[in-house]
Amino acid sequence: MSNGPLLQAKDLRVSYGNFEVIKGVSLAVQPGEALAIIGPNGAGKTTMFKALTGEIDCRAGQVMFCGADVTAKPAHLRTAAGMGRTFQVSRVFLDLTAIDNVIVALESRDRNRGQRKGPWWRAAPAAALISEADRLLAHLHLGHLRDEVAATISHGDKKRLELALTLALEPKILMLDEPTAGMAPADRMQISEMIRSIRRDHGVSVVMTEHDMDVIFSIADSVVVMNYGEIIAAGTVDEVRNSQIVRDVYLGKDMYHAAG
Ligand SMILES: Nc1ncnc2c1ncn2[C@@H]1O[C@H](COP(=O)(O)OP(=O)(O)OP(=O)(O)O)[C@@H](O)[C@H]1O
Repeated sequence: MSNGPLLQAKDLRVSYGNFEVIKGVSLAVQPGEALAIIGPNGAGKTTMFKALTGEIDCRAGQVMFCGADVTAKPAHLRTAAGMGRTFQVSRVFLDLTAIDNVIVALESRDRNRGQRKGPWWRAAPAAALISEADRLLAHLHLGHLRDEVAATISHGDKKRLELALTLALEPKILMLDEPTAGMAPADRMQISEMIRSIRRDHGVSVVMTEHDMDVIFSIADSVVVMNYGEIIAAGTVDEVRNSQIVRDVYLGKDMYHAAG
């Protein structure tokens, strides 16, 4: 891997039909850095996120990941290259137990690495894989839900389980799309702490979109602020928090005080 940024967007442009939503955005995420993309509703955060992960095509510009040009690569190949992604609405296997969800993700990781041969419907996972899945569940405080079917667990626990599935792939970067969406305040703080500890323990980079300022300011090192498809401010958390333009356009007095 090169010494440059882990993930980089260069002059990215994305349109829905004739409507240009991302208007030449450039950003860079260094190894180990946590970057938050914020902005008012409709600013283009989710679209930018999807362009980075390969879920939508760019009209112009480049996405670089680990020093390679991945602009033309579909999402699953970016995932296999180390881009782990969670969704606003969690995408766990609802019919499977928590432990089986994680085992499926670990098997997928091994298959990506060419370590798992033969059919995917093998009768039983290896004992080592089960232990690894148990460790991951424990790491995310989900051990007590090991044998619960995912459909029956709470929204917050589903989001945590999705995080476990993403971590099972041993990503170099975690792409978190509103990781606390729909969560109660106590759950939000717990997942923020979890993401901080994942960064500490695994040195993984993070890109996140998020509306909750307390969550953003507790996780991110740097922040990019978007408005109408452009970056209107970028800098460290403190720089952005103290920026007048950001306060005027986005944070608003109440949110600013809530976060600060
Ligand atoms: N599939 C689509 N087709 C057409 N226009 C779209 C589509 N998805 C989003 N848009 C428009 O693109 C613009 C940016 O949307 P986007 O969802 O990226 O914003 P956002 O900053 O993530 O907003 P939010 O905070 O509400 O999630 C908005 O004007 C939105 O209406």
